[in-house]
Amino acid sequence: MPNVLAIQGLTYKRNQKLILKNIDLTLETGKIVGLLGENGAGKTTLMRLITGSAQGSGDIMVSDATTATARKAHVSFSEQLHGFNKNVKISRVVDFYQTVYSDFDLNRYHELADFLQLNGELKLLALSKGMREKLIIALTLARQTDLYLLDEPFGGIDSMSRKKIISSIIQWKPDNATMLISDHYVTEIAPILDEIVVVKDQTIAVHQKTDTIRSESGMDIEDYYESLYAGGVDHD
Ligand SMILES: Nc1ncnc2c1ncn2[C@@H]1O[C@H](COP(=O)(O)OP(=O)(O)OP(=O)(O)O)[C@@H](O)[C@H]1O
Repeated sequence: MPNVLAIQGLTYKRNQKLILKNIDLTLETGKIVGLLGENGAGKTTLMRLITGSAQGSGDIMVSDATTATARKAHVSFSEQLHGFNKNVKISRVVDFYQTVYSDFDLNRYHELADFLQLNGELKLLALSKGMREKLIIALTLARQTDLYLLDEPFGGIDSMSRKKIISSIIQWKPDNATMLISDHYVTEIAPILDEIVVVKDQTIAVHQKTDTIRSESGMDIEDYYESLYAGGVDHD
């Protein structure tokens, strides 16, 4: 299997504080990969480094693109829409995406929007947290690209919709694309994951196939994940 992502020797500091160190990570094409780690572990930072929104030292290659500018064409990242005026309608945001991203597929967006029950006439300020997250998912997946980065996409979405979305992710992902999803609801997302990557102690502590974890440890993914932290916290 060819690689869609290859990271070598990536280190990132912010205000002299070491956030990530010596990250080596390769992801094959066609996989769904869970990015796990505690609050503040560096998951969002790692995604921002991959897209080129943050600059570290080391090498990052997405498909055959190495520079930050070239990588952007191959990565669809779940942007938080902070740059948009709150008075704009969803339909205007969609127009913007269509203008900026040549790989944005409008039909696909409308299919996703129907599935997620998004009304294009609503203004951003009228969206609940969950509706806003659904919009971000639709915009991110409507691009036809090699690598999708979904950063905690389901946090505010009600559990019924969340289950529906998670089970549909496989059908929305182009066959040759890879999707990296960070999420704290490990049990819910585990059934669709081919692999997990755990960020711990500023680096990648685990990168393993979920089937291998289940067969070798005899644990489900959430128990295995929690076992990585067992004994690491002092309880009074
Ligand atoms: N704007 C910022 N200014 C300074 N430090 C920051 C900023 N954003 C993040 N950090 C620091 O970078 C580190 C990694 O944060 P990051 O947001 O990548 O973690 P995360 O794993 O995505 O966490 P969460 O699960 O809470 O979203 C943390 O130590 C955090 O304090």
